[in-house]
Amino acid sequence: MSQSPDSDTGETRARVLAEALPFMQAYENKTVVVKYGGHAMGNAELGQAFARDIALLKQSGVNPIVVHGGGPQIGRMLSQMGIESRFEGGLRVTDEETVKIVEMVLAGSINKEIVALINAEGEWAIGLCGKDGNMVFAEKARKTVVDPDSHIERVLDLGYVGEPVEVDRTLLDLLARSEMIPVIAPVAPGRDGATYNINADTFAGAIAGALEASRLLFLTDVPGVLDRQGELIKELSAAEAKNLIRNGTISGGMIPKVETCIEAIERGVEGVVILNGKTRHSVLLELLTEHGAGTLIVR
Ligand SMILES: Nc1ncnc2c1ncn2[C@@H]1O[C@H](COP(=O)(O)OP(=O)(O)O)[C@@H](O)[C@H]1O
Ligand SMILES: CC(=O)N[C@@H](CCC(=O)OP(=O)(O)O)C(=O)O
Repeated sequence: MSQSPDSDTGETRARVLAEALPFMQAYENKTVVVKYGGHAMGNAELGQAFARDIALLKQSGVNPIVVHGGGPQIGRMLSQMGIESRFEGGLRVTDEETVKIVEMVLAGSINKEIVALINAEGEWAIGLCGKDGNMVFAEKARKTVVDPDSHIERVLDLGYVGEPVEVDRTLLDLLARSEMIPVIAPVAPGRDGATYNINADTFAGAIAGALEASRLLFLTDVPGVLDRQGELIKELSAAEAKNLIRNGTISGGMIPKVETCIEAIERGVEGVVILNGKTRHSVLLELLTEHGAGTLIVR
């Protein structure tokens, strides 16, 4: 006798839950930092699926922290204002006028959109940036790049691009105890009184390191780190990754992502993964199933 669609759905759900349960128990009370990249923010349905994953993690006893980007959205706003975007080593060259727009787009509109999506799933999200509760202080970034052809190293002046140098976890610990889900925009003050634009990957790494997170997930718009043939690299060591940056296989926005992964591994974060945020429920699939997705960065 054939099963009704309802009982089939019921059985499938039960099987999925049974498979997920041991993983959920393993992550109970653990901190998982999810970096939600601007390129992973697709349509409304994908945004809702992402928010549902975060809400489900919280309901399962995990402590999820969202750090978001918004590079493409900043680019669109700048271009509407007639300002051209320029990147060096994957980082936006940021003058005084640009940093104001970056703060407006990240800590203003994108941050509140994500908060609203998570709240719509019945949770209590709270939108923050590095300025709130003196959470993060930054210093002007001192970056160098090596030209892949000439191998000559050059120092970059990126303006108001910052690197997190102090992270105070007081506010985040308080929020974890109060059942709130922090959603954090990568903007932070300097002790010099300036506001700094921080690459969201770098920012997420600093938060994960300070909180001694169990997992750090990067949601982007590609399946993970790809080799020269465009094939997914499932596992990448720090040494291999550095080599791929040096020979130009890893470029643009993937550079700060991979550099952050290497630092996070070195600081003791256990599982650091780059995966496709455009796959629905990628966060749950990564955390709660046997078959992880994307590129796992290892020592
Ligand atoms: N080796 C590589 N593998 C995968 N993506 C790469 C690689 N090198 C460069 N990229 C680029 O990095 C992009 C992801 O970084 P980024 O644009 O900053 O995304 P996000 O907004 O998610 O942080 C990819 O869309 C791709 O164009
Ligand atoms: C210094 C720097 O480059 N800051 C980034 C901050 C946003 C970001 O990192 O967004 P994604 O994660 O979507 O790339 C920028 O201005 O685009």
